[in-house]
Parts: sequence; structure tokens; C-alpha cells
Amino acid sequence: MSTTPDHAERDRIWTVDEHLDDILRNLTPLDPADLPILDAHGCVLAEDVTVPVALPPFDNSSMDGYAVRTADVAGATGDAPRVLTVIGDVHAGLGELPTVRPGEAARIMTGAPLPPGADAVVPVEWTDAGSGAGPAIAMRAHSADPSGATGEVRVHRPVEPGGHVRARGSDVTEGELALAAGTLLGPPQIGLLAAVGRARVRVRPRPRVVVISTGSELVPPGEQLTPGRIHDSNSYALVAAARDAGADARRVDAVADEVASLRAVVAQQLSGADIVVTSGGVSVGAYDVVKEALGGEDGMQFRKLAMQPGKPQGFGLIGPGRTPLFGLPGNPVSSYVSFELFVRPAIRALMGIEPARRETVRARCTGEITHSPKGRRQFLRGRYDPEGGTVAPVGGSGSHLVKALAHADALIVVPEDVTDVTPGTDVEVILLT
Ligand SMILES: Nc1nc2c(c(=O)[nH]1)N[C@H]1C(S)=C(S)[C@@H](COP(=O)(O)OP(=O)(O)OC[C@H]3O[C@@H](n4cnc5c(N)ncnc54)[C@H](O)[C@@H]3O)O[C@H]1N2
Ligand code: MOO
Repeated sequence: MSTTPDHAERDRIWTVDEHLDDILRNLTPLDPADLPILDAHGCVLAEDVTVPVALPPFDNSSMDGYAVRTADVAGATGDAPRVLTVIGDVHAGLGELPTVRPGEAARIMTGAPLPPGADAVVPVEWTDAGSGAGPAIAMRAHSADPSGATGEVRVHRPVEPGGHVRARGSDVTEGELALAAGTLLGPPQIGLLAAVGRARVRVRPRPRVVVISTGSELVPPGEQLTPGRIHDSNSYALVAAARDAGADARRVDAVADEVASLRAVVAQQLSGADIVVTSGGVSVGAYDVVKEALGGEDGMQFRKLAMQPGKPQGFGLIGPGRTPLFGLPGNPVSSYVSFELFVRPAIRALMGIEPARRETVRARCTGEITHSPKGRRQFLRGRYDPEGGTVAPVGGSGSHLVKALAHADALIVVPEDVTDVTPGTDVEVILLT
């Protein structure tokens, strides 16, 4: 029997890497958007952020204590303290500062500007805090004892010029690059943006991901099962996985195995989505609705992959906006593993996050693996022990084993040419956390 080129393409078995490369080749990062900084958390900067005002913006105290002139406290000891006149309090936020003259000190709080005349701060523990007794442990609260801002203080130790002073610009200077374009914004970076006064920032935004489960057997969790029905778990797992990957993801109600209904839902969702993910209906059965409804769409392809689970896969750019659509297989483990291998990198590529792929490590497999399908790369569920450098298979290879999946934190990769793994063998492991 002769095979036409069309048949050859239809029957072609794609490798995992070919499929992922094809997906990534078809994607371009989302256009940058100007977002409030907290909404930009987890996103990649699309601009260089320079510092408009130095940090700290003024010389300030790193301790609660007394702002002094160092010459006044030279040689001070517990037995021969230097006695200074306290001219007032300088607390954080004070704008008008008193001038410290020879023989004077200003009581100063952490973060408060160093007043003119003073060139160092002695911590309160190096003084009597104005008590006239021995070394102090702390100042008395101003509200309880306003007299602490006046009177005399005995200083028991000298201090170097600049001691306990955080100099203006010692963190960043004016005009300096605070964060370069391409930086992934985690909590410390969000903090830096706020510190330099940025309320909004340009980033690659989170892709909007819409997840659509298909299957006439599906009932939402919380509703009673009737004969032949099961709860829709895939759309929940996939939305959670998409959010975990950084996307702004939501699900819509599961669609029955009816071509017209699915086409209508997909068409409705395309305008508000950067990625559409369907689950189910991509195999070779008589009710495989995704394949039937979208198989004729320009740009949509349904493929067989040399992998287990996840053999049948759909991918394409569809609709007027050429929106990426992933048609994942319906078996719960298959849909999740497919998401991890293909959709997660796509989300990260749209966000400009590198690397798009999950981290992999080598680990010693503690269990035996048998009957891995020859010619297909198998992704078995496992638990990884970073201390021992080991991984233990969890559950079997069945694509319906959701409990084992929920107890795993890694995927054990069994290469295409390997069918059996004896305990103690090194394997590649994809970390899922
Ligand atoms: N004759 C063949 N049959 C099958 C083949 C094949 O090559 N030849 N491939 C098998 C493989 S591998 C997979 S994977 C599945 C994929 O099938 P579909 O993508 O068409 O998925 P469905 O038939 O709709 O469902 C499969 C299975 O998963 C359950 N399911 C579906 N959606 C959900 C959901 N949202 N939540 C929970 N469970 C779900 C569904 O009830 C089925 O049990 O095809 C094999 N068949
Ligand atoms: O490809 Mo299927 O995912 O083996 O169950």
C-alpha cells in the first residue's frame, strides 16, 4: 500500500522535543503592559528602572541613640563619661532639624536624619539615657517621659566619625540602574521598586489562560454523581497548574461531547484568552469532540507523540487573533503531564521567563521500573529526596491514577530506548515544585 505525503504527515510520530520546539517556535512574548507593582509580581521587567533619588535620600541613624560631635566624646569611658546637653529629639520623619553645637547632643531614632553639626551616633546602650545612673538598656517612651528630650546625657564610649550613620546614597545613587529589563520580579525586587518610588512598572503581563474540559460524563465537584458520571478534575488541576506557572487562569463549565457546543464555547472564549487549553476528546474514539470540532480549523494539528502518558495532542494557533490552543488528552495524569511539558513552557515563553522549561536533575531510582513502552518516552510519577539524591516511583503507569499523582513531586523520565530500570540506576527527574 502506498502512503501519500498527507498520510505520512498524519501518521508521523512526533518526539516530545519536536512538539515542544514547534510550540515555542509559534509563540512570541506578550506585549509589555504598565502595571501596578504588586500586579507585576512574578512578571519579567520590560524596561530598565533607574533610580530617581539616591537611597537612603539623606544621612540617617542606624541606631536609637544620641547624635553627637565625635570630638565631644573622644576618650569617654564608664568611669569618665562625657556629659552633653540634650537639645531635643530627632525622630524618623522629622523635617526641621536642630543644630548640634559643641557640648550638645540630640536624642535620635533609627532612620531619623542626622542633624547638622553631628557627625556620628552613639547607641543608647553606650549612655545613661539621661538617667544619671549606669548604662541604659533602652530609652523611655516619649509619651511616658517627655523629659528624655532635654537635660543631660552621660556618654560612656567614644565613636568614630560616621559611626552608626547610614550615608546618603550608600544603597543606590541617583541615576544608577536599579533593575535591568529582563529581571524576574520577586518580592525583593517589588520592594526595591517601591523604595525608589515606582508605583507602576512595564512588564510582560500574565497570559490569560482559559481551561475547557470536555466530556458528557463530567459533573462539577460538589454535585451528586449519577450512573456513568465522574467529577471534572482536569479543569481544576489545569487552572491550578496554569496559575502556578504564572498565568491568570480560569475555567469554564465543562462542555458535553457535542461539536456545536464546543465550537461555540471556544469561539466565545478566544477574544479574552492568550492561551486556550482543552482537555479530552483528542483520541481515536467516536465521540472525540475536540478533534472533531477543531480538526478542520486552519492551523490546528492533532498529533501522536512518542510519549506515555500524553500520546494524543492537539496544538494550533486559531481564530482571528491566532490564539494558541492546546488540545490535551483527557486522562487526568495525561492532561497534567502534558500541561507540564508543553503548556507551562508556553506560558513562560509568553511572559518572557527563562528558562521556559522545568529544572531537571539526575537521581538514583530506588524502585524497579518495568515495561516502559519501547520507542516512547515515559514520564512516571515519583517522589524526589534532594538530600539522598534519590527518587522513588509512586503508583504505576496508569493515566487514571490521580492519587499517586497527588502524592508525587517529580516526574521520572524513562528514555525511548529503555524499557526496564533496576533499582540504583541514575535517572533524569523533572522537579514539579
Ligand atoms: N483505540 C485507542 N484508544 C485510545 C488511545 C489509542 O491510541 N487508541 N489512546 C489512549 C490514550 S493514550 C489517551 S491519553 C486517551 C485520550 O483520550 P481523549 O483525549 O479522547 O480523552 P477522553 O476520551 O475524553 O477521556 C479519557 C479519560 O479521561 C477521563 N476524563 C476526561 N476528562 C476528564 C476530566 N475533565 N476530569 C476527569 N477525568 C476526565 C475520561 O472520563 C476518560 O476516562 O485515549 C486513550 N484511548
Ligand atoms: O497517552 Mo495516554 O496519555 O498514555 O493515557
